Amino acid sequence: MTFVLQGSLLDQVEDVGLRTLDTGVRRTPLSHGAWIDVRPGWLTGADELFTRLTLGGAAGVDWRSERRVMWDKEVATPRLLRFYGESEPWPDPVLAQARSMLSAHYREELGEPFTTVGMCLYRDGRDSVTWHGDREGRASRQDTMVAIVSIGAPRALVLRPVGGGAGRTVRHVLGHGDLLVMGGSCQRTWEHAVPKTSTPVGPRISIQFRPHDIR
Ligand SMILES: O=C(O)CCC(=O)C(=O)O
Ligand SMILES: [Fe+2]
Repeated sequence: MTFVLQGSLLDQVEDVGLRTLDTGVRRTPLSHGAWIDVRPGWLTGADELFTRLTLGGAAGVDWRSERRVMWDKEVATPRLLRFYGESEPWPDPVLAQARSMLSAHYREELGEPFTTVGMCLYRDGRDSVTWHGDREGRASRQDTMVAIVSIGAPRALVLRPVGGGAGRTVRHVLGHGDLLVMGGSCQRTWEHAVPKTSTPVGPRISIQFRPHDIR
């Protein structure tokens, strides 16, 4: 699979790396003890990382299509996925650096390290994920954190309180190495989604870090 990415001029001269988390992180409290932190442009060289993760073959990621049953028919989930556990080799060294920096930054508040990395590839505006909370494992009953780094084409990540709540939807357009962390009760009391868009958009990769037994 090969994707051509329209990179920004600025990013073309940047190496893949991470900026500090000591500055630039802005927290927005939601309701019910949920919050989000946003750190724009945390990852540098986002276009280069995007290319590495979509190269295919041994150097890239073996992206997988999942299927689910919808209205009695089995259909492909509209995005490609790859989840890496704690003991598997990860496809790029910057991912382990990101995990370490996030674990250090949130150590006191989270009380445990981030351990896994999950990735989703949205090939174009038709790919999406519907409203959900990451509630598998302990996340159904405990506060936790899910940290998302977004690369490739900017896409909106939207959040709303469980059960809707007109006028309370929070929308963040993420792209180019932006970091968004969902914390507190966010996975239980709020839902999030990446809606489809009819605007022509290029591919996007979402990289999610989670603690052990959270998914
Ligand atoms: O695309 C994103 O950034 C969100 C993905 C997501 O919510 C999930 O895979 O659980
Ligand atoms: Fe999610």
